[in-house]
Amino acid sequence: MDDFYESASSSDGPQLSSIYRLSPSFSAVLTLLLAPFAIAIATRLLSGRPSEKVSGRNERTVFLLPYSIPVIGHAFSFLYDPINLMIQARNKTPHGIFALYLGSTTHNVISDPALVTSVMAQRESVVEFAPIAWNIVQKWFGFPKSSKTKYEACWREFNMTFNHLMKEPYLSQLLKPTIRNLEENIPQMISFTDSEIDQQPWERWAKTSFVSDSESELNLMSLTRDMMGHASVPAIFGRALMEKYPNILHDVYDLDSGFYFFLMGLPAWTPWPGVMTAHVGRHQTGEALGDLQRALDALVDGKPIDPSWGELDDVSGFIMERHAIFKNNGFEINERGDISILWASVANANIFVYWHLLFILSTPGLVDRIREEVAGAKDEHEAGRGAGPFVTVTKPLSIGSISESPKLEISHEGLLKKCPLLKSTYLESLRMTDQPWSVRKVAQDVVIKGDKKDLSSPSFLIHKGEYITIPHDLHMRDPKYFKDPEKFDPERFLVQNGDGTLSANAKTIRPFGGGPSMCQGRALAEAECLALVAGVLVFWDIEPADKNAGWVIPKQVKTTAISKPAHDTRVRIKRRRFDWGA
Ligand code: HEM
Repeated sequence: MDDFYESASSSDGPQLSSIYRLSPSFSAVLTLLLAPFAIAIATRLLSGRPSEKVSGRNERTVFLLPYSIPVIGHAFSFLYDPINLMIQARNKTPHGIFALYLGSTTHNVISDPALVTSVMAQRESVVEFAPIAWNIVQKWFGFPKSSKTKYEACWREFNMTFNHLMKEPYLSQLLKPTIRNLEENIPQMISFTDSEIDQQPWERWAKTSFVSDSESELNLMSLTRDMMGHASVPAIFGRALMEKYPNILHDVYDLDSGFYFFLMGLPAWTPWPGVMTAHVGRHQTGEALGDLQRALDALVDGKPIDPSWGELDDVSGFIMERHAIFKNNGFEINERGDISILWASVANANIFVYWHLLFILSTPGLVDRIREEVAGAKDEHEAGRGAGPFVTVTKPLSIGSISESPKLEISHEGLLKKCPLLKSTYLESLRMTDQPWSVRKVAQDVVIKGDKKDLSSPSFLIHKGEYITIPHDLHMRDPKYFKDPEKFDPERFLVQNGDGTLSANAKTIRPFGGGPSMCQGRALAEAECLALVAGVLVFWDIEPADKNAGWVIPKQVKTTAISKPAHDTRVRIKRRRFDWGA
């Protein structure tokens, strides 16, 4: 007789028993597979922290966005796409402040302008910037770690030298040669030749091709980036530096591209694209500037100088003052950190002029409106009161059929003070392309105050040991403050004054950061960028090379401040026809 149980076990026995035998390991595997999900779910449920009133006080705690991976927190999502993560977090709280947990450190991210103002007003002893700055600068520019004490001892003196960039009469001493270089170079921007030997250095980098004796085709970003550098670097460091080291601008661009590699401490031999190039760029820039420092040592000691340096009498007071601090305080040549100054003077302004021009060129009718504005008042009575023109082109001297280039004159004061539309497009281009971040370490518990005029705007308590991160672009692209933030609106920053006149007002944007670390070159940057953009627009006609495609605005690639375009813009450039028919 068949035993029901027996027969069942004998026929199905082998499979069932093997499953039974496997089951402990099977359940272990299952546990191993499910555990990460269980941990992730539990972490997600437990990690988030709402913003709550601190008991017995008026302030609130900061909302912490929940995360799924213990210890690591938001680090992966942050590295992958920081802006997307921050936009999501910002949209989950009404206050414009939230916290992210990035590999064991809490970063309080702020986009609300009133809270940002409150952070920027804190003392260095409460929210520290200097240790972070040293850490970044040391890794990035490769200063010897042992130089820290010397830099700390001279920190104040170095900061004082920034007066040359910000205050009169020093600022004009730097601006004068910069504008003069632009006045010289803009009329000679295009040489209308295919022969590389006869082309200007900026044309060669811009891959210029000859179209006719009045038209060339080339890459706009490469062109304008180098044009700016050829105006500002000789004005700051003297002409001889770029004559002796003609590739120095591109060495700095390579160094700039390696920012994240240097922060991660990747050595030159790392098998990753761009790492070696960045190291070579940094090395060559350092060699060139070291050479300049040695020449300046000889100059001030009255010793013979390599004749290829010339007289060195056009090196700016800014660089001479920094040189004196280096020399008098025993900084070795490899410790003298003017690589940071050279980088700061070209990295952002040079790319920015490309974006500014591109936005103007691609907005129908705007080039004409700007040309009209910089031409100033037409009637003599108004002109007598200093109402322009702010950019003039005058007839060249000609002998027979040979003539000089037309003469260009630029009044940067006029562009700054009397051209609100140009200035508004400048601010709007900064808003659209600038992505600077300010980071502070909280040294003592601190209260960050909301908008004093808005009683519903709360204040927040931030704890010692945490970080405050201010990605200024989060605010500059926030639809709550800027309607259609992805759209270039030339008039966004125009305001009407009481007397009916227009002016441009930066409102709540902070394209140059804020507080003690704020860009010290902002006044210089504004004047030189407006001068280049206005000068080029008045002197040249620029069209997209591919007329069918029209103007294409490239995607932005994040850098330390002004983003880079994902690709260059090919354009056709012609000299404009002026009244005398040239
Ligand atoms: C459009 C052009 C420029 C932009 C958008 C820009 C932006 C910035 C930003 C965002 C910072 C850091 C601010 C922070 O950490 O809060 C900075 C620092 C700095 N910038 Fe600029 N910058 C520009 C042009 C220039 C120029 C032409 C110079 C001239 C030398 C310059 C000199 C400096 C210096 C010296 C610092 C360091 C300040 C310090 O650490 O004390 N910048 N810039």
